[in-house]
Amino acid sequence: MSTDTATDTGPVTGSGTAADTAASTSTSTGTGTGTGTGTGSGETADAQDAAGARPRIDELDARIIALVQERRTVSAGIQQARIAAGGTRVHLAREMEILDRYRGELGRHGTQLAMTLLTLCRGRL
Ligand SMILES: O=C(O)C(=O)C[C@]1(C(=O)O)C=C[C@@H](O)C=C1
Repeated sequence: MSTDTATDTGPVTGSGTAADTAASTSTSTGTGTGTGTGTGSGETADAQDAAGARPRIDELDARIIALVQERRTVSAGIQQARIAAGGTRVHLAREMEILDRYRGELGRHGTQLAMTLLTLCRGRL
């Protein structure tokens, strides 16, 4: 079982270079998402692409999307079976378990991710 010890310091901390900072067009509003998170497309991003990081990200995103689609299919089957048995489409206690797991592993943004996944899988409440 996951714990609630996950921190929520954001994905990137202190890895920006001087050049990155200078080129940055960051729109940060001080929400604690870290430094060096400029949204520009400067040399640092190009260097990462050349090193193969972007293809790896694209590959991971494709897998995440495929997993979300698979999750939606499995979830639909569970919901249909529950409805056919006279139950409801939504099972709130189960959703609380899922929200807790994502929050425990990923912090408060994990909760947001889980809520989005649930919306994708069972529709809006
Ligand atoms: O686990 C279930 O019982 C499901 O129906 C799946 C699922 C989900 O997508 O995670 C979908 C709807 C329910 O409200 C809870 C969870």
